[in-house]
Amino acid sequence: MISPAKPSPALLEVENLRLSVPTDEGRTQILKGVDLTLRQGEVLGVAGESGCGKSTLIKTILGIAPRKARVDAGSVRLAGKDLLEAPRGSALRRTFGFIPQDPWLAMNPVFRVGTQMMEILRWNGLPGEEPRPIRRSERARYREHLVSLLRAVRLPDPEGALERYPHQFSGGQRQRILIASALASRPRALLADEPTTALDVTTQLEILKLLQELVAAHDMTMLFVTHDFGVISQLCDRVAVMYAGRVVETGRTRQIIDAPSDPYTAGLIAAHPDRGGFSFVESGKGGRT
Ligand SMILES: Nc1ncnc2c1ncn2[C@@H]1O[C@H](COP(=O)(O)OP(=O)(O)OP(=O)(O)O)[C@@H](O)[C@H]1O
Repeated sequence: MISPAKPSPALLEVENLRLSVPTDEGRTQILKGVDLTLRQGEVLGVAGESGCGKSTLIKTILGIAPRKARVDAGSVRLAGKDLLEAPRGSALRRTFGFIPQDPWLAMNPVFRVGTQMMEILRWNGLPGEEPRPIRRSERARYREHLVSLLRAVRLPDPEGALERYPHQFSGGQRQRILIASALASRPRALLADEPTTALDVTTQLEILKLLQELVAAHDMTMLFVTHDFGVISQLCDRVAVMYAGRVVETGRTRQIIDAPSDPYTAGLIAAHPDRGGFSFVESGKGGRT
């Protein structure tokens, strides 16, 4: 483990990212010069209220921004390589696993879970392997891998789960399946877009605990979008606070919560019901700034 005194290398660097979409009146700026660094092995929280551009930022990194969106300036680099120019499906894009916000919307209701997860492997490959069509003779090996993933996220009866349809699972179980899917090709980093927001409070805590365990077990790099400082305090080494299309403040989670320098950040923290009682992640990785 790299010591907090020595910053780990940057994996993802977003610099002065500006993005706009066409409207009846001209163009609306959604991202207005975002600067952000995700370091190897850290969990970076991206916090901000609804509409500040968090999802748009994640979609731009993943290469799935709305079709009419235009990057007007800035860069997104992955280990020094230009990510904005990388084609969909390229090795550079496959660096990331994505955990979406809504486990009800993110799965196709007409296909079995196993079929959907197999499709992810077809496009992204088994860990350490290039993606390619899956031959009949190889299906057992792929299936074994999927079962091990579902076991890792503690889904009951993982073999049987592959044969079932999404509606046969609860919201929390679906989110476990989506987390397993995001990990399927062992990506270098995870991008999570409010993965607990659509769940009830008890299930939110279970999923958060699972993510904490996965992060600790695999020394995972993750960018975690949320508006909830309680979640950030439990999961994230550092936090970047977004407001109206910009990052207004970045720092170690504890530092930011104890002494925010931006009035908007202070307001967000003060509005949280746990203010004064946050429980912090003590991974020793924070502060790699
Ligand atoms: N395709 C689009 N066309 C026009 N406006 C858009 C489009 N996509 C997003 N926006 C606007 O851009 C702003 C940022 O949206 P975005 O979804 O990134 O916010 P967010 O911070 O993720 O919000 P939430 O937490 O509610 O998901 C919002 O005002 C939204 O209405």
